[in-house]
Amino acid sequence: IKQHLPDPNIETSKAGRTIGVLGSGDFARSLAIRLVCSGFKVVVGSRNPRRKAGLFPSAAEVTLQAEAVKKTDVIFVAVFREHYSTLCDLADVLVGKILVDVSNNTEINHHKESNAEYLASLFPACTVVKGFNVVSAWTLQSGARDGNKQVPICSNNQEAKRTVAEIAQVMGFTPVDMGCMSSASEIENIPLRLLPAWKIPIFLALGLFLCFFTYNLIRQVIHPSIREQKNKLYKIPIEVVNTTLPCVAYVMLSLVYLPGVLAACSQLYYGTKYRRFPDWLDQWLQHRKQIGLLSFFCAALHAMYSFCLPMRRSHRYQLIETAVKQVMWKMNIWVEEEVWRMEIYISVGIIALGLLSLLAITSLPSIANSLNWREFSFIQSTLGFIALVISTLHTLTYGWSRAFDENQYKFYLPPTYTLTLLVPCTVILFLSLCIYVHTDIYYCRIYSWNVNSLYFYFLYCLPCASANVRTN
Ligand SMILES: Cc1cc2nc3c(=O)[nH]c(=O)nc-3n(C[C@H](O)[C@H](O)[C@H](O)COP(=O)(O)OP(=O)(O)OC[C@H]3O[C@@H](n4cnc5c(N)ncnc54)[C@H](O)[C@@H]3O)c2cc1C
Ligand SMILES: NC(=O)C1=CN([C@@H]2O[C@H](COP(=O)(O)OP(=O)(O)OC[C@H]3O[C@@H](n4cnc5c(N)ncnc54)[C@H](OP(=O)(O)O)[C@@H]3O)[C@@H](O)[C@H]2O)C=CC1
Ligand code: HEM
Ligand SMILES: [Cu+2]
Ligand SMILES: [Fe+3]
Repeated sequence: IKQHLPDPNIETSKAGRTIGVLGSGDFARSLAIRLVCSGFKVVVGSRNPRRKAGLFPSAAEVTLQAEAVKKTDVIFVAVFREHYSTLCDLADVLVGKILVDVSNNTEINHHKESNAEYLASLFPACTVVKGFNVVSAWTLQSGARDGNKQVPICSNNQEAKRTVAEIAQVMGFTPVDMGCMSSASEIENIPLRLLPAWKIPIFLALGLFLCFFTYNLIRQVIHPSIREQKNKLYKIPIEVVNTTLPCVAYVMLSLVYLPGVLAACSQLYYGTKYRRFPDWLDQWLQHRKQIGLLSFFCAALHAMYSFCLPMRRSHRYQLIETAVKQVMWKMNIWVEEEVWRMEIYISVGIIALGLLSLLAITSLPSIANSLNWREFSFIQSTLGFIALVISTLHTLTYGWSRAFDENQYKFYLPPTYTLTLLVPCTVILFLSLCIYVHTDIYYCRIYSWNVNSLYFYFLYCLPCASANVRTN
């Protein structure tokens, strides 16, 4: 067990107080361990103290429920909602105490009232505080990590809420005040939501993957089997996937920068920044981080698949085949143009992936927090846009002149990369226009003040306009 050092800003007298825990299950045990490590005295109330005592650290006292409750003012109720009513015998000894409801449900809005409100209705002489349900027994034992340090807390009693918040802080968590008891059901729903911000981006990625996969399957596997009676099924696991993944990565990357363009257009069209964006655009703007990270994930997979292309047995056969051709028919297989094309597009691809890695790294909370506003937006906005441009160069040099080659059209279907270029090129074109018009931010500001016309301001200063959107 990692020794947790209490925050030096908090008086040690708070850390020295006695805390009660009702229940002896997983959560109660982890809670007791963490409280002991944080310098609290702990009394555990169990229906079977003698049998359960061995499971707790020796510093914690394990006794009967009523005995435990008498010794303390703050009691964590680590019991399931279904068993709250069995605690009613303790009502007399619980008068005036703070009860912390840590419970979770199995479904969103399973009961009419939240567990905490139910507990409060059973014990009207107690003050109930909702909290700690978002941390798992495991987190309690192993120490809070960056992402899950926050503990939302709510109660109708300010004093009780402050007491519990202080305990949370000493334990190494960051309490978040969620207001009064009516927020309890919201807090209880938090652990039940699985990756809320990721749902739409993940479906988007899967949808794009499916579309491109089908398209590539038709071009690379079904076409040769129908037209030339050749079995190319072996291409599915690597070649088809490695044509699909980069397309998903590339299109998703452009979808990160497209909503900014649409937002700017909407402001131009309505001639004002004091107008809400439509809901879908708002949602889209808020999901850019997840879309970007998924794009990076696909691009990284694409790079790994690409590194492994020469590793395959099928590739070795092709090498031998061309070698034999070279010997038998004295064919020269060195094509200068092809050589240069590949050297360039791989090099450019690596640079694009490098830039995307930088974006991905800066989206880690600890790194984002160490950057100031300007630095973060330079990396996310400017370098991200450059990554999009370089990815486009990678795709264009990979494609080279093959978009104009008749043999590349299988069943009249153009090569996949030509389709993917559509959205990114539109975004790049528009953003380049913005950058061209907006050469100097200070020039822009002064200019628009002099002209003093909203229309001019929006026409000549898109980035300023969107910067205003950001701050508003
Ligand atoms: C791997 C990866 C990780 C990401 N991580 C995060 C993250 O952690 N957090 C996050 O919020 N987003 C993240 N994103 C998403 C994305 O990088 C940001 O949302 C980014 O700020 C979007 O930039 P933007 O310029 O389109 O939007 P905004 O900065 O909102 O600007 C919108 C509009 O302003 C104008 N504009 C802005 N800057 C310029 C400029 N320099 N020159 C000219 N015009 C400009 C353009 O008209 C643009 O359309 C990530 C993306 C990727 C690929
Ligand atoms: N496990 C986790 O990771 C998390 C749990 N929680 C919440 O913590 C609470 C406890 O969870 P957990 O510790 O996992 O559950 P367990 O089943 O492991 O423990 C429940 C404990 O409740 C006590 N209890 C009191 N009265 C009764 C009764 N009438 N019938 C049965 N048991 C009773 C028992 O202790 P004894 O026999 O000593 O009286 C038992 O050990 C739940 O409300 C849960 O939602 C919240 C967040 C995370
Ligand atoms: C280390 C980095 C990278 C390497 C080594 C690499 C390598 C390759 C290779 C070898 C191909 C050809 C695949 C084939 O023969 O079927 C390719 C195609 C492609 N790459 Fe990359 N790449 C990298 C990064 C990226 C990034 C960051 C993107 C964009 C986000 C990207 C987008 C594409 C696209 C769109 C294609 C065309 C796919 C098609 O239509 O066939 N690549 N890349
Ligand atoms: Cu400007
Ligand atoms: Fe301006």
